Amino acid sequence: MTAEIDSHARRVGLFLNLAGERRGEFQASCGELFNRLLLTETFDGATAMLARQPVDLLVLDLDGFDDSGDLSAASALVRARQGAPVLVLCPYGNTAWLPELMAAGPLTYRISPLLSEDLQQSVSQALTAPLDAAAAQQQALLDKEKELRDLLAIQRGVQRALTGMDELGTMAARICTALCSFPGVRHAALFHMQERGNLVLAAQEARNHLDMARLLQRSERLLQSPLSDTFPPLMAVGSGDMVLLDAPEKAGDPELAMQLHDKGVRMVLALPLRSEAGGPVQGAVSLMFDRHIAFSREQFSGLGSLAQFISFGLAMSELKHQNDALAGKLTQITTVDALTGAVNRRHGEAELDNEIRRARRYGMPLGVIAFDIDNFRSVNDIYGYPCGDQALRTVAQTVLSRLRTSDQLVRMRGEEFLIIATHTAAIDALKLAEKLRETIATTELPGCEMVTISLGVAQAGPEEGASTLLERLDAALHRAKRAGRNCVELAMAS
Ligand SMILES: Nc1nc2c(ncn2[C@@H]2O[C@H](COP(=O)(O)OP(=O)(O)OP(=O)(O)O)[C@@H](O)[C@H]2O)c(=O)[nH]1
Repeated sequence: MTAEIDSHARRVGLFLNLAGERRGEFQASCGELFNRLLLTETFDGATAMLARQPVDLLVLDLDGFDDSGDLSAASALVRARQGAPVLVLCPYGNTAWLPELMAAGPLTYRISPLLSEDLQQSVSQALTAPLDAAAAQQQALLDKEKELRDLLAIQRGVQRALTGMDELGTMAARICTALCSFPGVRHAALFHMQERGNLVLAAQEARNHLDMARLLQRSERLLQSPLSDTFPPLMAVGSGDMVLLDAPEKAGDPELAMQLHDKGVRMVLALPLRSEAGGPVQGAVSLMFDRHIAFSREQFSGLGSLAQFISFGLAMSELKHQNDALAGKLTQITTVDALTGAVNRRHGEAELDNEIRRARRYGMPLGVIAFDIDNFRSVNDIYGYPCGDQALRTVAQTVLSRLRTSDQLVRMRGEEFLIIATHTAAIDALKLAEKLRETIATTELPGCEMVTISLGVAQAGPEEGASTLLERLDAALHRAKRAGRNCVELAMAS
């Protein structure tokens, strides 16, 4: 027996677990740390033993417990200790129970499975009474203060990352950078649930050269990955609970453990993201640490609120994305002519006013072309209205395809259109009009004979407003009609 073990003589311990085998194992590895070790398989048994005699350390081994009834019974035991030492051995996969148990009273925890010597060391530490209680208390306060400062700093970082309501990818990247400022974090990643249950890696920030996409061998459809039952963030999304892995090998995948060890990862914490309690899981945040940290209740709760905060930011960003898409659709509906895809008259007239003002301000020429399909009435009469519609659509699309992106095609009424050609003088507008006339005259129309167009061309005068410009254009167009159609006429000077 070592000196350390001697110093724990006369200590009474109580170990609780359902399985006889585990009780035997505990006795074999830690029995000698106690003067007397009580073993029980039930919560009632533990309660009765605690009531009968003083117990220096209660070891709650939660392996094999799996329902919420067990969790509330375990919480009641922790509460009954009233601050006396409790060591919780929590199986990997149920680490979400820790914050809840911590709410019942102070405790230390280890995640199982544990090596025998690690278990001995944890029990020994839990049994060691501080020699100088005042100094220990002072140290605990300092530790707590540091914990809270770290949490506050990371919360501020995340808050900054969330302001601005960026597109999701940018926001996720900024969140990961902020999370990496938490002490010990060497890698942060954000997973996001897209439509139809497609979990993707939205962003990551590495301070240890770890590439999450490479580790998982994919960056989307992650829930279908073979690691979905072993890797903390994927488990967190699957279960909706926090998952803490305090040693890579405990995940039970030697290849994964080796890769994490290679990058200096000692601990992984994954927090599910959901914007409302009980709501659907939107993704997860994963934090990889280069050290082992025994989280306090405040840290668990701080990290939990941080996750909620992030979820909220993501939900807002998604909402903004949807709103932008809707607003875009609305603009499309209110400004575009549904039949031809040209700008509608109301929006076209406003655009003409804007372009006239802009041309005047910058001293740039503005060319305008009005055109009208010749004898369109006969197309409708001979081939029917639906065919006429199709012809209108084809003419508009053909013209649009010949214009610059800065030009605009406006459907003014029926088969009359206007082209607003910025930075274009009369001479170039004439050339454009001629090119369009020729193109339409040689364009096949589905289901009916070919059509021609007549065009009027003008350049806005230096002081001219939209109404006189349109009148001049109209006159030019009428001259083109009178001249026999399928031709271009330049408007009289303003
Ligand atoms: N199919 C179809 N026809 C339209 C639409 N809007 C206007 N029209 C038709 O376009 C024709 C315009 O006729 P008019 O104004 O007489 O002109 P036109 O027959 O083209 O003769 P000119 O302009 O003098 O060459 C009418 O028959 C309208 O019914 C539309 O949205 N779809």
